[in-house]
Amino acid sequence: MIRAVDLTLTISGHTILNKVSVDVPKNKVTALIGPNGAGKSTLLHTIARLTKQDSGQVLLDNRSITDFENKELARHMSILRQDSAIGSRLKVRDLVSFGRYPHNQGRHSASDDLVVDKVLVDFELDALAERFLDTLSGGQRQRALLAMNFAQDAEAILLDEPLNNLDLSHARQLMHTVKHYVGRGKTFVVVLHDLNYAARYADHIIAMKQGEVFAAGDTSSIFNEGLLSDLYETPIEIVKVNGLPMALSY
Ligand SMILES: Nc1ncnc2c1ncn2[C@@H]1O[C@H](COP(=O)(O)OP(=O)(O)OP(=O)(O)O)[C@@H](O)[C@H]1O
Repeated sequence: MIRAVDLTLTISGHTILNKVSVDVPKNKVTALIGPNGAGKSTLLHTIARLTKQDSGQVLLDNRSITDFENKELARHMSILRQDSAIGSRLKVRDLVSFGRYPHNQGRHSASDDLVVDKVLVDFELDALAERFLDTLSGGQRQRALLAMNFAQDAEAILLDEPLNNLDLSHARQLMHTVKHYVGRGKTFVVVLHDLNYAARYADHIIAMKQGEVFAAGDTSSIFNEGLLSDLYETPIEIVKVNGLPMALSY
């Protein structure tokens, strides 16, 4: 569904992305993994057209993303950034309603309300809908940002470290929600630092290191002790628990 071809980006003489070519399969969860500074966020931003590459291109359903008009692209692709700045004197429902903007250009209808109400329930925010964002905990605010993103109802949803600030229960719930939306036809690219969430929920993994694709493939092919130890330059042991690989590092 998403194809990046030979993306290269250099900033102040440093190569941030070096001929990165990746395929994101439709209707699957792709995890983007790799050490700090590997280029994961930059790749996600480039795919979403928030950062412009020096060379190479990004195709969405075989069409260059440069050919999409802004609102059209927002209906096809949404992104949760790590650095989302949000106005604190905004209520949760208002923030989530902003997600509908590409569909309604600010003219909110009853069908938008239905989407917003559903997403508020999905993210356990219904009881907090009238609360101002600056009264929320970090995890509640993260869930509000996720809810806005899901309310956008794009086909491809890019999430940069969505588990930030979420407790174990909400992290698990988010990944279940992601799987539920895959069942409704969505495609996800999710930056994950916790390899065990990738093992459990990703169908496909792209591993990045030093601005390059280190490895990419089915989750089972990437869950290899040698490969992951080399990727993170630290010993990683893989054990099977209930048939699923778990990565241990200590
Ligand atoms: N605007 C910028 N100017 C200079 N360097 C940048 C800029 N943006 C990113 N970089 C550098 O590019 C590299 C990749 O950054 P990026 O945020 O994409 O990595 P990441 O894999 O998402 O890391 P993390 O896991 O720490 O979030 C880093 O070395 C970073 O310092």
